[in-house]
Amino acid sequence: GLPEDWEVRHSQSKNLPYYFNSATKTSRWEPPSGTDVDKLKIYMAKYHSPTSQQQQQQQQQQPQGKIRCAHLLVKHNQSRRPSSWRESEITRTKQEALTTLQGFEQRIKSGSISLGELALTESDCSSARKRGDLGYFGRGDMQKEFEDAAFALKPGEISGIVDTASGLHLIERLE
Ligand SMILES: N=C(N)NCCC[C@H](NC(=O)[C@@H]1CCC/C1=C\[C@H](COP(=O)(O)O)NC(=O)[C@@H](N)Cc1ccccc1)C(N)=O
Repeated sequence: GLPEDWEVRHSQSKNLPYYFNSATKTSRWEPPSGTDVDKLKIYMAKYHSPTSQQQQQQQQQQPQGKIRCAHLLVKHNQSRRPSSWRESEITRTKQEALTTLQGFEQRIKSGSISLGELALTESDCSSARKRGDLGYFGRGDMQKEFEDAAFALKPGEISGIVDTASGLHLIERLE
């Protein structure tokens, strides 16, 4: 229901629809005069209601609501299972694990090595052989601290040090 050359667009930052005139390349928040408001309302409800917008965003994490991450886990003597493929009995203290992982974090964030590369030899998780790749997971699969940190990341981002019952992690969101 818009006049010639006008179209509705979506502002990601404000999560609001706005109106764009492709001929004059101008945009505005309010519908242009001559808009058939009733028809526009139906159109908006169908294509621009926030829920459908959120659903679209949700859809982007394929499959439904899942993300894919890699992680580098350094266990310590207070870990729930102080053993791994690397070391049958893990005796380092939590402080030592923290210092070690901070060193890894520096090297990864300075770009001198990737998290996956380091995970191959240094991660105390069985995912090490897959460069830390955990595959897709949804909410409810991982320990809460891990889940919260992972779902707060955008694809490509790397977390800070995350503390779970398993040990200390760095997480990279892949998808
Ligand atoms: N994809 C899933 N749903 N797999 C189940 C995850 C269970 C979940 N695990 C965790 O939350 C932490 C964070 C990531 C890894 C992990 C822990 C441990 C290491 O710590 P530990 O248990 O000795 O304390 N590694 C794992 O579980 C591995 N199977 C992860 C994995 C390995 C290879 C391929 C895919 C996934 C939990 N609720 O405990």
